[in-house]
Amino acid sequence: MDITPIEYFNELFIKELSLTKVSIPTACCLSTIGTDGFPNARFVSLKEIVDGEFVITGNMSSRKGIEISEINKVALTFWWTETGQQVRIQGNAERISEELSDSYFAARNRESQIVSIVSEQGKEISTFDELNKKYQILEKEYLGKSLERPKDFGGYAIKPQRIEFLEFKTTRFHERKLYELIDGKWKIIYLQP
Ligand SMILES: Cc1cc2nc3c(=O)[nH]c(=O)nc-3n(C[C@H](O)[C@H](O)[C@H](O)COP(=O)(O)O)c2cc1C
Repeated sequence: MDITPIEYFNELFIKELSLTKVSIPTACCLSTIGTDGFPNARFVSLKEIVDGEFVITGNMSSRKGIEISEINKVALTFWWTETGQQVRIQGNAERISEELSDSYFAARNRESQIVSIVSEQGKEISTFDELNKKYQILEKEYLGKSLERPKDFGGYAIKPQRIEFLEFKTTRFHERKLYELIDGKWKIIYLQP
């Protein structure tokens, strides 16, 4: 039986993770369609793949959240240096459940939890010190107590529609395999470099 692109992704990702020394090997570029029509891209961290969907988490009220609530077509792009693979995913993003958001928040370290609470991601501040003070106050107030997930913290599950793998070759004869979901089945075609 043919391997699915999700299985292929997992195979390559596991290999990359076993070889790489980069500090955040789960980093990938999330592109959204801006409300002004400009594409908008930023790095996020891939949390896991659940039932063939790519899960990312973060603040849902910042720019990416606003953009996805308007148009939920997104792209995720990876570059893995050790295996020499570029992976491009296009798909539709849907909010994950409140329960799942709770568990991803609970899995964050305490410092990251506090930052998620005190920071209104993307809003203007006059000095960074202002935020540090808010952090310290909350840290003291909640010493020894568990922290509740702020309502803005959540995640998206990205259901892939197309996944392209490019195996980088120094000769520039890159090998490109494009999988596309058509009528519920993955079709594969090969592309010139
Ligand atoms: C390596 C790396 C990983 C990141 N991971 C995340 C993440 O998992 N979730 C997130 O919301 N932001 C993450 N960020 C911050 C985002 O790039 C971005 O600044 C933030 O999400 C605000 O984007 P927005 O204003 O478009 O919503 C990460 C940044 C870097 C450099």
